[in-house]
Amino acid sequence: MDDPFDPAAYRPTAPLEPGDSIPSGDDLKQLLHDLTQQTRDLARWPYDPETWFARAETLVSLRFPELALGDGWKAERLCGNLLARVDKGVGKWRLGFAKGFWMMGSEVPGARGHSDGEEEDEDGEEEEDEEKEALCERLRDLRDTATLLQHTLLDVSPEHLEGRFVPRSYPWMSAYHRFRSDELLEKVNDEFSQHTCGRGHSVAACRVERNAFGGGADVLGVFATRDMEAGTLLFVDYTEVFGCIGPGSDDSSANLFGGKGCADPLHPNLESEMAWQDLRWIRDRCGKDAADVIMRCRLLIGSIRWGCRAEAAGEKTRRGGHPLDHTRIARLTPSHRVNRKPSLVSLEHDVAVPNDFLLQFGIDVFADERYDTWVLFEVRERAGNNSWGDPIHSCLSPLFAFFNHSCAPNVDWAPHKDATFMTLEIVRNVKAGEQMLVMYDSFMTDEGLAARRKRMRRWLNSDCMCEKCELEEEHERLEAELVKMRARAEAFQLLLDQKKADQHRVDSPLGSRETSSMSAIDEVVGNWDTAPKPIFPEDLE
Ligand SMILES: C[S@@+](CC[C@H](N)C(=O)[O-])C[C@H]1O[C@@H](n2cnc3c(N)ncnc32)[C@H](O)[C@@H]1O
Repeated sequence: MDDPFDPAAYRPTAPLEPGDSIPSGDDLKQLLHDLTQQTRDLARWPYDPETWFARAETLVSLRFPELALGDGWKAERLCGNLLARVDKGVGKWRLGFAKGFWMMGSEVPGARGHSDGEEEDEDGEEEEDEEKEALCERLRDLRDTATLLQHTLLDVSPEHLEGRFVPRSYPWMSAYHRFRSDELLEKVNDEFSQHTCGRGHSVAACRVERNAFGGGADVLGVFATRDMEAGTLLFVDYTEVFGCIGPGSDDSSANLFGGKGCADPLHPNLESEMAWQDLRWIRDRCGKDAADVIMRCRLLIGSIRWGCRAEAAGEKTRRGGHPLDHTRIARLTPSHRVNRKPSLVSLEHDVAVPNDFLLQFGIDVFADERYDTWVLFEVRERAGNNSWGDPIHSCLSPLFAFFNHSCAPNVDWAPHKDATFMTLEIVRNVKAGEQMLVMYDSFMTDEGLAARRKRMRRWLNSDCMCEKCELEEEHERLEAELVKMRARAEAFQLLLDQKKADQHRVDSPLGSRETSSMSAIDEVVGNWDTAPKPIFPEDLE
């Protein structure tokens, strides 16, 4: 957001209501300029609630409601933090110095206009109290305005703090974060080798390749590297990231099934997690929606640890350790389909909880732009498009995420009962080079094409492009053509009969007129060359 981008790439995420307008021309240029400038200011003064609020307003005008929520939340939180510090009796100067404070610039040590060594006059204390009160008043006003701004964006369900947005690829996201590199694919294929070599084989049974379904370089899929027979166990994929709605931190029942949501005793925490990494508070706050939120947070734990290691190794670049570069996140593709229906955005689940989680794990959400709100939403889309689960669990498996869907799959996947791993097995003989496909949703095996495609739209960017759907689509197109041709043939027959009858009348001594049916027949016959030819059922077999 701190680098200007081409206005042509601008796509707002607010759903368009009748009468809404989208900024364009000079207005758009000015808003984009403000966005860039405010983002740069935030990099310098990350604890200035006024700048967070100003950027939230710019994002509202640019129609990015989910991002405005994030900045509004930060402005509100900073005001709250600052007020708490004043209440605790922290002097205004220390407050200003510690927080890069913004309101009394000339008085803040190190700020523009401040002259060191200035003596306070005798009435200094009284003046200080007045200024402190004025400062608190201003903070309270800003906090209330920031709260109000967030609430105006939560129009779908104000009582649940939910609004709407249409997830899209953000225009400021670098090309590097948009496409999966060859280097990443190589790493993934190494993982496939480790998992799928099997007995008697030195090479992987399958690998990730580009151009799946002929869909372009960044449409990936898994392809067989050798012929395999039905019944072969392809590999076991371990759930590396999961969330579940098990009991909360105090066995609270704020989840499904009376607080016994998850049967697995491991799930309250990962075995590898330490006490301070306890995420059960998320279950308390998110209830039945906790599985997704915890899963996303756990995905971020990986990138935080990796970022810390990179920093420890001396890689202190400004954007080093970016979560979108982490291999578990970089490999996932989001779902940004055209004409996508709006999704719900929840202030609590998508903004407040993820930011509180990041703070718990030592990320300064105000100063660390790698974890800006747009990154959290990008991670949400990637995780959502690649996760699997049930009403209790939400899971991400690192290799399963590359398998595309087919309504007639050649691979079956079976999750283990506690969702910690899944097995993938070949269900019909496959040839080397064939794409390996699983069925994402098994509840619709007996449905027709239209019903299947409608249901699959929640997972796919386009209509399902599996072979079964493509064949059925072609079959339906030909059948429709056949119906049209039959109707035309019937009309032709009718006119022919009529022409014969008319001819009979012309030939008879009583009739001598040219009838209108004759010219109609000529028209049909005249168009015959260009009209589609009838196809008969046997042609379709
Ligand atoms: C779990 S990912 C599968 C791997 C993905 N193709 C990739 O490039 O990373 C799911 C995404 O793959 C694409 N996809 C999977 N199966 C598909 C199908 N049958 N038809 C069209 N797109 C499909 C959709 O874009 C979907 O959102």
